[in-house]
Amino acid sequence: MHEPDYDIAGETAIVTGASQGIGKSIAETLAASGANVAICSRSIDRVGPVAEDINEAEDVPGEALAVECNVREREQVQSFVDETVEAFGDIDVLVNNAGGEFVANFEDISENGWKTIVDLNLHSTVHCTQLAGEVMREGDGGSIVNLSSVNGQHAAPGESHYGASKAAVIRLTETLATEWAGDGIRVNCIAPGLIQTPGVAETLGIQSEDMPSREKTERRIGHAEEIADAVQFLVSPAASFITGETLTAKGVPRAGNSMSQDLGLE
Ligand SMILES: CCC/C=C/C(=O)SCCNC(=O)CCNC(=O)[C@H](O)C(C)(C)COP(=O)([O-])OP(=O)([O-])OC[C@H]1O[C@@H](n2cnc3c(N)ncnc32)[C@H](O)[C@@H]1OP(=O)([O-])[O-]
Ligand SMILES: NC(=O)C1=CN([C@@H]2O[C@H](COP(=O)(O)OP(=O)(O)OC[C@H]3O[C@@H](n4cnc5c(N)ncnc54)[C@H](OP(=O)(O)O)[C@@H]3O)[C@@H](O)[C@H]2O)C=CC1
Repeated sequence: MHEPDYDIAGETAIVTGASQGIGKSIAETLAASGANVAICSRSIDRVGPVAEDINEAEDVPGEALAVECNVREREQVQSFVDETVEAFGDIDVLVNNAGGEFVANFEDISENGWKTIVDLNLHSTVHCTQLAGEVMREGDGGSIVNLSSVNGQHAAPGESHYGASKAAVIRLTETLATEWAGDGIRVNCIAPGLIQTPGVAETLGIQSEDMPSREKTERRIGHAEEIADAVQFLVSPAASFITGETLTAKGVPRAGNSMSQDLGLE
């Protein structure tokens, strides 16, 4: 009888932006599945404890390496990739999770503000994918997952910079899936709806006290673990015939997809 294969034990996964929120949950999930995880954030004081917790957990088979790396800086990404290969020997999985935004109308976004968000969401993904991808292409291939957003799929006020950068991530995903298929690399994307994280608490002032449980189907806000579980599936052999796709994870469907609707802003 066929059994689905979700096994990623012994693989090496890079997860960017893993000091909190969705990235932290992805790192913990992949390590619990047996992958060795190389994780980064802009501060070793913030990402270091995440690796320590993974390494100290007796029921987590994967090892963790924490590196201070600002993914907007290509040289720092190169060092992160080099340290990962030195520690774990190869790279099989790359999760481009680091990203963020501020909410502002288009006319209020300065040139530097626009560049900041495009750098953070798009150019960081380019740096990590080119530099880690080189290792994957020279090795046995692998799997890449990019974090886009429903705001990259549908328009929402105050999200021109973020939406443009996250839409570009989707098209980059689709293009690379065609270019790197011959190298044995699958490239997919996840477009989350509103997910409760420290970043969302900071940006939108939404706190986690009243989070509905995962069992509650009819809801408009998700848990970071629900995105991590989707990543685990996409990087596993069970998803071997899935590439160039964007998996939307946004709770119950309804007309329109934008987070600003969920927040009652339109
Ligand atoms: C619907 C929500 C969905 C949520 C999705 C998520 O991803 S949430 C989860 C993700 N988590 C998060 O998003 C975390 C929360 N966000 C942050 O930490 C930061 O805003 C950042 C990471 C986006 C940029 O940080 P940084 O230190 O690199 O940048 P900096 O401070 O040096 O500013 C650079 C330029 O941007 C300008 N500018 C900045 N804010 C505003 C504004 N409100 N208005 C206008 N402009 C603004 C600023 O003036 C400056 O331009 P200037 O003056 O030189 O011409
Ligand atoms: N939460 C949501 O509702 C949604 C989130 N997303 C996307 O999911 C991803 C994660 O979001 P979320 O968990 O909410 O974000 P958070 O703001 O909670 O966490 C962001 C993480 O990225 C790290 N980070 C930020 N900038 C950099 C950088 N330049 N270099 C390295 N690391 C960096 C932060 O660490 P540190 O501060 O220590 O550097 C932190 O660990 C983002 O790409 C976001 O756009 C998409 C749709 C919805």
